[in-house]
Amino acid sequence: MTAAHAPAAPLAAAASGPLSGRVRPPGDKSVSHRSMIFGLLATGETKVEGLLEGEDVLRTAQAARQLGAKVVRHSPGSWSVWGAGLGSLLQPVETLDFGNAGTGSRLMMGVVAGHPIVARFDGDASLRKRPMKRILDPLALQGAQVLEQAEGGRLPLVLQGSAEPLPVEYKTPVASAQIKSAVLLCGLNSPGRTIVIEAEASRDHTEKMLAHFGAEVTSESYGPHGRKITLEGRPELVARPVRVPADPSSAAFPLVAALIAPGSDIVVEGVMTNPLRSGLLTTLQEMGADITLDNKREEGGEEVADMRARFSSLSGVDVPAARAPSMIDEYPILAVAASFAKGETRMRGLSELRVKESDRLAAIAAGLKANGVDCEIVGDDLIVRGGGVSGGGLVETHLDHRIAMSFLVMGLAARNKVTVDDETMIATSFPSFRPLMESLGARFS
Ligand SMILES: O=C(O)C1=C[C@@H](OP(=O)(O)O)[C@@H](O)[C@H](O)C1
Ligand SMILES: C=C(OP(=O)(O)O)C(=O)O
Repeated sequence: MTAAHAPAAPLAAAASGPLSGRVRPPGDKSVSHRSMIFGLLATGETKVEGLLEGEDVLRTAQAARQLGAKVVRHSPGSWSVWGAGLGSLLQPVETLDFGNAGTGSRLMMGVVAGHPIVARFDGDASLRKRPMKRILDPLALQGAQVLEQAEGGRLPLVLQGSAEPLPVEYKTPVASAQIKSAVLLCGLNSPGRTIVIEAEASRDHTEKMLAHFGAEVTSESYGPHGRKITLEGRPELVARPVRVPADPSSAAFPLVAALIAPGSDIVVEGVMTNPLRSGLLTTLQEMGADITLDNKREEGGEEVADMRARFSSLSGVDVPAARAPSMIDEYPILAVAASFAKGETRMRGLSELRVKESDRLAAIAAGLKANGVDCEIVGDDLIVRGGGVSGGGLVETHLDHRIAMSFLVMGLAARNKVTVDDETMIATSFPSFRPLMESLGARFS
């Protein structure tokens, strides 16, 4: 069995007046997971600074240990991984339990699939509902075998990897960095060349880290919005230092809070501005958000900037489906911003939201309605008719951190307080959410 969840802890947010101050959100979750995984696959000591110490990443660190790495925490955010080395992973004795983490579990399936070992994967009630077939299908083409699985290709499952994964050319059926990364990570131990084609470009942290650790990898455009990634197998992966930039998906919460709480003026420091993660920023600016970027610089191979956000009069916009991959985790908080905007916001092409930690499309709509916001799901689109939020509602979070944080932000500017039924799972991605928001003046109870 997987670890039991902490008992649910409801939390409410009330209108708090202007927010002010400077904050730095924790390290990026995608980069943090990958730092542990590449540390495991490289030889030597990978030093990581600014690691997100969220539960999801801690699960990946634990799985890396189970597969043969030595993983040590020196001080907050400062970690070292001594890798087992590509091709030399250990057979794990216990189940690899990924808790709530889609990224950790799916990327590690790719790693296991490229090694002659058998591993059992499991997770919490949310992760057990999420589709794994999208990962297992390409891994089977590469030579892995699923020995056991729950109905519909779900966790818990047992995966047997291959000593010599086959080189494949794989076109991902949906824009997903997790599918792309699993195929590439398995392909690392293939004697040939692995090619992944995506019709819509998804976040490129795996490609960047492959190159950083010494693999030969190229990425070229494919069609109007896509990429073709080519990886030469069996590289010498050598440990490299990783500096994790601040997570734009976490920065989204204080930024939107400042936009909707009258009189606010805040700075969020060191936020990664990778264009494949910046769809929310583009959309908010189209809505009239007063967000400016200062002190642009490079950190850990990524562009970062300090973002200043001030209370703004927002207007509804039409968000094209092609933008979804670059803001996929930000729709819950965008829906909150849209609730305070004048007019209608239509967010198109959100089918992938149905398979996240919860069915986010349904969870967002239910939370908005519970707080007096007029909204509608039409096909895969979400339409929000803004103009202010009465609040007063209780939001069901379904073990979904982004739903919990988004609706707590809503409460900071609603006419009545907004309560979420559970805040414990916020620790999966943003353990310091509450003190960070309180340092800006947010009121929770
Ligand atoms: O690769 C990653 O680090 C992630 C990819 C995205 O998932 P999909 O690949 O399912 O779109 C995103 O939702 C998740 O939070 C992190
Ligand atoms: C979808 C998310 O994460 P994961 O897929 O890693 O569970 C998220 O953090 O919003």
